[in-house]
Amino acid sequence: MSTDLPPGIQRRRFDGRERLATRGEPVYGEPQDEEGWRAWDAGRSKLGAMLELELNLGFAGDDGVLYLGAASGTTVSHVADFAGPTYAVEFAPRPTRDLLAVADARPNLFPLLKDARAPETYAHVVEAGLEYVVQDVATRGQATVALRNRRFLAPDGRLVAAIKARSEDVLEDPDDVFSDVLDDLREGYAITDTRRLDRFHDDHLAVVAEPRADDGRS
Ligand SMILES: C[S@@+](CC[C@H](N)C(=O)[O-])C[C@H]1O[C@@H](n2cnc3c(N)ncnc32)[C@H](O)[C@@H]1O
Repeated sequence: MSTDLPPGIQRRRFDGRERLATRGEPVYGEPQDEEGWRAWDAGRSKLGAMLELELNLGFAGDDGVLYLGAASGTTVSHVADFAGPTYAVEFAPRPTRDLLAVADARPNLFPLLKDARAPETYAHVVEAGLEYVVQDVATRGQATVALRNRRFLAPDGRLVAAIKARSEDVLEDPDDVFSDVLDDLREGYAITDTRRLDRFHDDHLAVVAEPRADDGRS
């Protein structure tokens, strides 16, 4: 098993089993060890699944992150445990209420009740030049969301997206959906890695990409 995990993420033993963990206040009933590390459930987190599958995401430990589709904070709470300033965008009011409670214990986590398709509505709050945009929005037009939020990335920043096939088209073959989404993403990104997440999340594709240096920002 590789131990090549980013700073702030470790493999720890919980109930006799090695699991990914970050250090922080528990959020969703996950077990915590005596040193304050809490298990990160890859079955409930696409980013957790990417780390379990050993994708090289390159987190440095103090990165600025824009997280799109934060829901009630399951995954973004782990991100805020190991990253620097973490902006969490979610457009549904109910999960955002839970997200606010998650942010109470994390001074570097900034919840934003906003629509990720309209980045101009939060551009005055979110700093530019971030190291990461992490995206997990279950909505049609996932490539468009990623392209519109590219403006927040540093030139050497990265997009880490979990693409859900069924959010684009419930009937189409997921491989065809992914191929179309990747084609759209190439308008503004160079794709550096992809991986199916089916072991943990059916019909999801992980995409790692870098913003292209052209002037195609929207
Ligand atoms: C699969 S859930 C996210 C789960 C979360 N990333 C986690 O792992 O803890 C997808 C979320 O995206 C949100 N969402 C969908 N479209 C959105 C949009 N246009 N702007 C902001 N949030 C959106 C949904 O409300 C939902 O909470």
